[in-house]
Amino acid sequence: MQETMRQRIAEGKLFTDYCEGLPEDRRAAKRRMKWFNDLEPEDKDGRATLINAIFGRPTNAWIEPPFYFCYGRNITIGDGTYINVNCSFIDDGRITIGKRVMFGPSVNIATVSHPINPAMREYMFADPVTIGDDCWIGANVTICPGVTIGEGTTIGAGSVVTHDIPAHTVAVGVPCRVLREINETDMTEYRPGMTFADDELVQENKAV
Ligand SMILES: CC(=O)SCCNC(=O)CCNC(=O)[C@H](O)C(C)(C)COP(=O)(O)OP(=O)(O)OC[C@H]1O[C@@H](n2cnc3c(N)ncnc32)[C@H](O)[C@@H]1OP(=O)(O)O
Repeated sequence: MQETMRQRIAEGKLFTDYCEGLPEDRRAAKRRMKWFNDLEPEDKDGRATLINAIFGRPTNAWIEPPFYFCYGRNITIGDGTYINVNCSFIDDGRITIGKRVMFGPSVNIATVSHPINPAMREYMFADPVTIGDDCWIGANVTICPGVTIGEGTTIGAGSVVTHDIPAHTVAVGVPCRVLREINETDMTEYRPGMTFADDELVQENKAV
């Protein structure tokens, strides 16, 4: 075989993951994951150092432990993103997350599939997942391989996202479908009759 396993993963071809340093990479990632998940809540410096080490680049995101991943180095997270507790990112394929994305608790992102054919189940193939800037991913969402979610979109709690979801929409359900586009009322009200403009907290923060 001429290609390396890492090339095959990137090209969406069948792969196995017990060769070419992949097990060693996963073991090192598990070590960083354990350190991160065992950090004392007060240890802000340790948290920042480990987040950069997990993703292999400077990353300005807030991640609540426990947080689970396979490699970490295949995940890119934009500035200001927040990841709530118990999220699990299966990153054999690439996961690209934009800026200011909010994740509710227990979100699963899976980039890996196994063949439906049971005799071939030991093999895997991967498709990247991309989440645009300013998305909100509700609690207990599962995002399947190959999905792109456009910027600004909200995915409702408990959804299973099997297809791409366009930008600036609210999408919900199993399978996840667009419920509606984000509209002018969303820009001015957070619930019927309750506006941002009239809210004391928003006013106070604006004044600062
Ligand atoms: C960092 C953190 O995020 S921590 C907080 C975590 N919080 C969450 O996960 C909450 C996520 N919020 C939701 O899922 C909300 O239901 C939202 C944002 C999708 C609601 O969006 P809205 O556009 O206001 O929808 P609305 O409440 O008007 O409901 C419209 C329809 O969609 C349905 N619906 C709303 N949410 C969902 C959902 N998650 N799954 C399936 N159907 C849903 C409603 O039941 C309703 O259908 P009906 O008219 O037949 O009853």
